This record gives sequence, C-alpha cells and structure tokens, in this order.
Amino acid sequence: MKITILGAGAWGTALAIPLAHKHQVTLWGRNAQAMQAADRQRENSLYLPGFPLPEGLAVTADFDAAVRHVCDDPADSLLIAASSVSGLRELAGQLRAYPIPNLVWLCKGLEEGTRLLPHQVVQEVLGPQLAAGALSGPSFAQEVARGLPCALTIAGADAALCERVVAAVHGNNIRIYSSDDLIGVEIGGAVKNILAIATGVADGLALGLNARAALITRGLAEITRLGVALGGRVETFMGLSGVGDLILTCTGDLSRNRRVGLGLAQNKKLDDIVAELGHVAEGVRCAQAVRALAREKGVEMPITDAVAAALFDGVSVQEMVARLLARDAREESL
Ligand SMILES: NC(=O)c1ccc[n+]([C@@H]2O[C@H](COP(=O)([O-])OP(=O)(O)OC[C@H]3O[C@@H](n4cnc5c(N)ncnc54)[C@H](O)[C@@H]3O)[C@@H](O)[C@H]2O)c1
Ligand SMILES: O=P(O)(O)OC[C@H](O)CO
Repeated sequence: MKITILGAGAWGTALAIPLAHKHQVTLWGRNAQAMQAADRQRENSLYLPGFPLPEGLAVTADFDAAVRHVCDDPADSLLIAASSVSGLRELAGQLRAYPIPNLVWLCKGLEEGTRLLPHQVVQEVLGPQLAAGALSGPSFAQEVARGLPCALTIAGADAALCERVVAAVHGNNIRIYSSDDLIGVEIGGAVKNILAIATGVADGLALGLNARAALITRGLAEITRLGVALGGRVETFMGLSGVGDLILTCTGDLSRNRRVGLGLAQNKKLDDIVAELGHVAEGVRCAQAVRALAREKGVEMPITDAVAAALFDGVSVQEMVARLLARDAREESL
C-alpha cells in the first residue's frame, strides 16, 4: 500500500517506522531544513531522536510530491495527517487542491476558539463525502518506534476506510480495533489529556496513589458525561480510546500532558513548562474549550474546571486540590 504521513512530529515519525517495514511510506514535514537533515542522518533528531528511520522510508519537505504519492493510486493508498489539532485546518486546506483518496488524523483535542473536534474541522474544510477517520488509543510515540506492542482504534463512518486502516496498520505488534463512534473516540482522546495534567499535579504534590486512582476514575466519569452529551456511546469510553488512553496518559511519565502537571506542582510557569517540552501538550491547548463546551451543554466537569483554573485563572495547584476536596458528598454515578 502507498501511505503518506503529513507531519513529522514525534507521533507521525514514530508511526512511519513500523509502517515503512510493510508499505511504501512517505513522511512529509514542513520544516525543509529539518527534513533534509532527517533524510541525510536517517533520524528525526528534532522530534524523535534516537530512532533510526528505515531505509525504505521516503523523507521529504515537498508537499506536492508527498500528496501525489497517494493520489496516483487511490484504490490502494492511505493519507494520514499527523499534525497537532492546531495545524489540522491548515493542513486540510492545503489538501483541497488534490483528489485525495481518504484522510485519517492522529491528533487528539478540540480546536481552540471554534471548540470543534478534529472530524468537524475536516468536514468543514474538505466536506462530508471524504472517507475519513481518527486513529486513536494508548500509544506513546517512543514505544511504537521501538516496536513494542500496542493497540489502537480506528474510528469513522466509512467501513471500507476502517478496513483499509486495519489492513495497513494491523500486525507487527500493533493491533487495530475499529469503531463507528467517532465522537466518542475523539472526546476520549481530547479530555484524557486534561485529566493527565490533573494527575501530574497530584503526583507532583505527592498526594498518593489513592488520590491518583480517584482522579482517574472520576475523570473517566467526566469524559463519559461529556461524550454522551455530545452523542458518543458509553461503551466507547470503556475502550482503548477512553479508559485505555486515560490510564496510559495519567500514569506514564512519557506523557507530555502529565509532565505539565508535574511542572505546575513544582510552581514552574506554564510558558516555561511548555517551552521545555518542545512538543505539543494538547490538554493545555484545549482545556478552556472543553470547559466552555461542558458549561454550554450543562455537563459537570469539576476536574477539568480545576485544571483550567490552574492553567489560566491564576489559581494555585494547592487551591485547585482544595476546591476538588471541598465538593459536597454525592452518590457515585456518572
Ligand atoms: N507523541 C505521542 O506519543 C502521540 C501519540 C498519539 C497521539 N498523539 C497526538 O498526535 C498529535 C501530534 O503529536 P506529536 O507528538 O507528533 O506532536 P509534536 O509536537 O512532536 O509535533 C507536532 C507536529 O505537527 C506539525 N504541525 C503543526 N502545525 C502544522 C501545520 N499547520 N502543517 C503541518 N504540520 C504542522 C509540527 O510541525 C510538528 O511536526 C497531537 O495531537 C498528539 O496529541 C501523540
Ligand atoms: O504525551 P501526551 O500526553 O501527548 O500523550 C501521548 C498520547 O496521546 C498517549 O496515547
């Protein structure tokens, strides 16, 4: 199969590595200098240092050539957008000029400002007819690049596209499940990032494993409440893109979002933490959008509110924890 991955950050590069062992893969990045260096050194030292790029992987900054790679043979091709959520609209806009066969995106979050999910951004720009879907689930880039086992979910309304993604990605230590609950899968992927910031704060303040388990569990209730209010299905939140990714991101120190929380607990400034990461932390970018969306829908999300307050309203992490603990006792339910 011919596959083009648009976006050579940590995740786009990591996924290109196992795929290039089975398919004709082109990895495109917008930074020409960095892509030339990556091609020469056979390593993306900017975003994924330490992982050799397979010989057969084409690395380029030539957008036209990268997209034509999959347009020429639409029946046997896959186009993957691997930018952050903030880059998805621009990337999709650049694709308008091409007869693209399909589009799968890897980003997890809501667009700032519009509060749209990735599939809504893609639909706005490229229309509803395109075969499109989200590839999500618990997956740290470095582990996938090392070839360690992982399981992902492809979500979309187009069954043929889901089958093609399964055919392309399943195997070699990656298992793929499919789902038609795009809203549920995207809400799980977006909100878990905010909850990982909360768990990072709790762990950074040494509040203990009991507190961490409570945050993850009540965080899952928040994801589920919002997801159901938006049209997602409860069982989706019990799956890989829901509780699976929530557990990984809240507990794994490879998570950039968790590291934001750990930094806040050390009283570091948000700008400094983000600059130090050198990668996107989508939970920071979409916490305000999720808070606003939840309020609009009348959905209670106290942990998300607390994280947004600590990130943007000048509330200290100690006050954030105090606010959560001061909430009235209630029946345990969603
Ligand atoms: N890193 C992971 O382990 C991982 C795993 C699963 C999903 N994700 C999700 O995938 C997305 C990308 O994550 P990442 O780790 O690769 O981030 P990253 O910060 O390492 O890289 C982001 C990439 O997006 C590109 N980009 C941004 N705007 C763009 C635009 N307008 N046009 C083209 N490219 C653009 C940047 O140049 C960069 O290469 C995020 O939404 C993240 O939540 C990441
Ligand atoms: O490093 P994070 O926090 O962006 O999380 C990466 C992936 O989404 C984990 O599945």
